[in-house]
Amino acid sequence: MSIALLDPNDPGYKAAVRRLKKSKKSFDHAPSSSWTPFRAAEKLYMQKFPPPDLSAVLDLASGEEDRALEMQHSRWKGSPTAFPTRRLRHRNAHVVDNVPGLVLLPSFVDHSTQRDLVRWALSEQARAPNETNLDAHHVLPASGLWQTFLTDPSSVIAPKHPSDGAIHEREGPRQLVNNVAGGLDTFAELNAMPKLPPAPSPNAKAVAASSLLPRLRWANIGYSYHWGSKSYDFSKGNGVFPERIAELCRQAVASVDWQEVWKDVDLDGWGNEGPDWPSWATDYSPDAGIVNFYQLSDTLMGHVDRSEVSATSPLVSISLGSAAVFLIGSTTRDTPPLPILLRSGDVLIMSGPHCRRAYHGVPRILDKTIPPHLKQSPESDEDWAPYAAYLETTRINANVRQGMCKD
Ligand SMILES: O=C(O)CCC(=O)C(=O)O
Ligand SMILES: [Fe+2]
Repeated sequence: MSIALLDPNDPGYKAAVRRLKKSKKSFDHAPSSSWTPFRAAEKLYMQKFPPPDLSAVLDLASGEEDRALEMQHSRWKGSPTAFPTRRLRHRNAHVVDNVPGLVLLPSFVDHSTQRDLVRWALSEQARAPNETNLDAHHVLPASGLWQTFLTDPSSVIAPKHPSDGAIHEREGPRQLVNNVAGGLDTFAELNAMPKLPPAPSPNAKAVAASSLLPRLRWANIGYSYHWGSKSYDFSKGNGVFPERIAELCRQAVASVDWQEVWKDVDLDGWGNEGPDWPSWATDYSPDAGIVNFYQLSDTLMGHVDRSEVSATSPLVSISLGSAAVFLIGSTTRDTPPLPILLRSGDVLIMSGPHCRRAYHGVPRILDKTIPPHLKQSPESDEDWAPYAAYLETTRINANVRQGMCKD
């Protein structure tokens, strides 16, 4: 979006309003009474024009002196005081009393680690043996799509043949929320569910690596997640969970004073043995996750992540590249969600029985929010240019969970 389209006094903005009014399409911006509060918030932040007002969006970075340069490069800003947060005593960690178990660690990942993680996500995770969304319809090269793109962006990637001899799932829309939540009591049932590979599309075409790259949406890490049944396929083993990301997530969890997070919170749902947070600092052990890749027009609709057997242990979410508006509500869509601006390097932890079962989603990726340390500059490594170009239109999110029980 150009600067003009963010400034109501700019002639470009006024011209866009006139075009909108003249347009034959019926634009209905009035909220529908059938929308849940969660849906209404999604619609608000998805709206391209007029651009949404982000003053109600929590943006902790906009209150931090050492992120001033980053903020100068960001076209979008929220407010550091959009809604009340409580800062923990010992570090730059913030909790929100309305969503117990949610912890924000702004700029937890330093600049050079952010660059390393971007390289790691593209070169090492979005490729075999990890599954990606593209594997359903295309035969990805063994060296991975990113490496192929770097070597020759016009290199042709073949479609998968629908009659490849394998038995597939029926084609059809995917549902975001499964009927059977993960847990010790449902483990056997979920394990027994057939987990067929998705059906290759008969319309998939041979396509250049450069055209396929923007269609990369996710890569699975650790335990294999079966999207069709919304459950883990434990029969495939736990893959090799990347130690480097596991270590970063362990550090994030261990850095939080959980006593301070939970001291005044009275919640049911911890399980028979009561709250397990006193041991997270030492025994949190991630083994499953998804690396999400979002282009500017992509969204992730409101959902609950409830496939993991452990319903309370921390989910660690690391944001890289373009910023996003993240919404988090409660265990129903009827609670108006809180909007949070997540920038590159921010870590968000969802933990405990309430927050781990709270609806959340990403209605908006924000353009022109790449911080200077991720841009190509005379100081950056000479091979950084393709990463910098990719990030201009992309947000990467590593969403790391403990899929199995600790025992
Ligand atoms: O991209 C994000 O911040 C959230 C991703 C998410 O909720 C998920 O992968 O389940
Ligand atoms: Fe999620």
